[in-house]
Amino acid sequence: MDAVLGLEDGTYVKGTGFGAEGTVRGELVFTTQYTGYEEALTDPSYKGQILMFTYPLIGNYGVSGDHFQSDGIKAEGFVVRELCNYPSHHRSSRNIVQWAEDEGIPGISEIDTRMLTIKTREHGAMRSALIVGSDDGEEAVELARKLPPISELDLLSKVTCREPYHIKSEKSSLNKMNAVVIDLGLKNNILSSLLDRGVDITVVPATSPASTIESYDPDFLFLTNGPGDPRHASAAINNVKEFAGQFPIMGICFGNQIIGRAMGADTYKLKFGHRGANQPVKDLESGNIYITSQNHGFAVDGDSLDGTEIKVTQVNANDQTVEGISHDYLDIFSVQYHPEAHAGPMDTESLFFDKVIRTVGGAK
Ligand SMILES: NC(=O)CC[C@H](N)C(=O)O
Repeated sequence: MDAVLGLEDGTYVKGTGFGAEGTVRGELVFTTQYTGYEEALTDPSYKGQILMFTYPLIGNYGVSGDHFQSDGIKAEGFVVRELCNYPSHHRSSRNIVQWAEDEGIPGISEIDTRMLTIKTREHGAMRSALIVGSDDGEEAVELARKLPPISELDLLSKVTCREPYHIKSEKSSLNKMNAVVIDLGLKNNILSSLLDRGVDITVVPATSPASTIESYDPDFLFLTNGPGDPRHASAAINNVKEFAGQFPIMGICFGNQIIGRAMGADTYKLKFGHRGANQPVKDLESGNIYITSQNHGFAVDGDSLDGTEIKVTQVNANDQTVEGISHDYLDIFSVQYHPEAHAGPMDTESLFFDKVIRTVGGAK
């Protein structure tokens, strides 16, 4: 099948289409992870983005569904150098092409992902359009240029839950806790990491007012990952302001950015972001470096923290951007990377989630 990917700078690349026929648009971003395509494609943080894998062969272990981070593919479309049509894994039930077809998601393969990645690094992440079923490059470029920048899109309403729901932990715990998790497009593994530690969870929609959260009488509040610009998450930002000092508040990725903004910091857009499974993070207190899984295009502005009551706890060892913050005296802390991993190294899973449990246990 014909397919073409067009970028806002006028570049277009023709390739082989797969998955659904049709047109999708989004910010073209690249991830360097070489496994974890199931987890990445189902991560709701990729809503509004077309995901390109730099690793040249994708799909070699098939699709099992065991590690989905939501109910299906959330990236608008995806871009790979080479697809594996004959996967080999005992848990695989279909190949990645069937998966894209089943979910109605367009993809393009047999294109020069290395060139596109270099372009993205030089220019910054660009708006793009992927057309499967046509090779009209000029049209793809035109469509890419008409797409508003990701910062202007309301993506949250597309990924958050509609109604609150409860999940009881099956783990017995001496110190039973219950959390309200604000669903900004949550990855399932954030829930599993809390459930595994005996936390009962109430998940609430992104726009929930403070009164809803209060009605569940939580021991702590947790803010998840999510798509787009954190400036759009005004209800969540207000909730952090409202409950700061009342009970502990923690967050991951989008949650980190929201906590930062609620505490008076600024956030800004990175040139092309951090997406991959081997991003080095330095803990400023211990000096330790952790290898982390990441997927973000925005960050907390470290220079905007003067005069606030939060400090930087961790930085990215590649570019020194903020990877973790904590409040000077309240039980509020968060990280920009993904300790719940999936996919990715497990270095920080216990460090982060055990700290959450210790902190809440101490605060109770
Ligand atoms: N994974 C996330 O939570 C991403 C947060 C935000 N949308 C960003 O791109 O920075």
